[in-house]
Amino acid sequence: MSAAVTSETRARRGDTQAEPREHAQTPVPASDQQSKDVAIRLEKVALGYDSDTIQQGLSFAIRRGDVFIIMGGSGCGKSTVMRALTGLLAPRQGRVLLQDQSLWEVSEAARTQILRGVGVMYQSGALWSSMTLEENITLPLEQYTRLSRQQIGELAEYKLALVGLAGFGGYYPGQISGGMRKRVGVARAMALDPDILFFDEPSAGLDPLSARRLDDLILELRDSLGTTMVVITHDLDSIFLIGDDAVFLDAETRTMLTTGNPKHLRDHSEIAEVRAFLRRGEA
Ligand SMILES: Nc1ncnc2c1ncn2[C@@H]1O[C@H](COP(=O)(O)OP(=O)(O)OP(=O)(O)O)[C@@H](O)[C@H]1O
Repeated sequence: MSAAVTSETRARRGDTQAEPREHAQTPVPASDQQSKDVAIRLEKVALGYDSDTIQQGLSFAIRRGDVFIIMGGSGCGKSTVMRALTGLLAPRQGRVLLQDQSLWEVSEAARTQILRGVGVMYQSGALWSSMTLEENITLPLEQYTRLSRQQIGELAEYKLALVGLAGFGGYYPGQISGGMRKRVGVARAMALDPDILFFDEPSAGLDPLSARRLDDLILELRDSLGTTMVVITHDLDSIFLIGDDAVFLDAETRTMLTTGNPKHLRDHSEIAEVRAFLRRGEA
């Protein structure tokens, strides 16, 4: 290979100026911080725990209304990135902008306010087993809004209907299937009408049909509500079905290797690791 610095080599060494991209569509401009099209932007972000740097040189943007996939092999730092984007882990370097506001350069009160616009669905669904499905959804509404009990009840019913579970409000988590529990997790994450929804391995532990239904739900919600969806997943079927855009994180170099539409990366990436990942090992 020639000594010419390609976007890939820049990406490998964490040169964030390069904004490595293999988009099939118009990339989001790196410097346009006011862009109305951008929901989340990372600028030269480094993340770690104690003396360990897990990822560095992360610079990418997530378009408003996209389903954006965070992908890469086990232990590369996907959940760590999600923690930084959801207010749980401050970066060691760089900036995280949510809706043009720098999450980690504002007061805690301002950060809490910004994070009100964010919903998170955790792997397990993280429901309270001793509460009905309706109570699980009304909890954040009671905590964070001044709505009346009746309004809250109606909203909870509406959210359950949105995820295809109208009429199930009185059930307990133990009485429904794993797939349904995940849908309730989505309804709860959406309780406060977030602009951005995060999903940590949404299809983990689900049979293929339930996983497909959850994917369809993610797309339906994106299309009907315009919510920006950020999804961590290993599931290739899901990545190709729902992903508008993606970032590929590498555990070895501890940085992003590329960004772009997953199908486009599968078919056209110049990076062997990315092709191998997206083609189940066939580079
Ligand atoms: N709280 C923590 N303290 C110290 N190290 C941590 C912590 N959480 C994660 N790590 C380490 O950070 C690295 C990245 O972990 P992370 O969970 O972000 O990766 P991941 O890509 O989401 O993994 P997986 O695909 O296996 O879920 C791992 O080496 C992990 O051991």
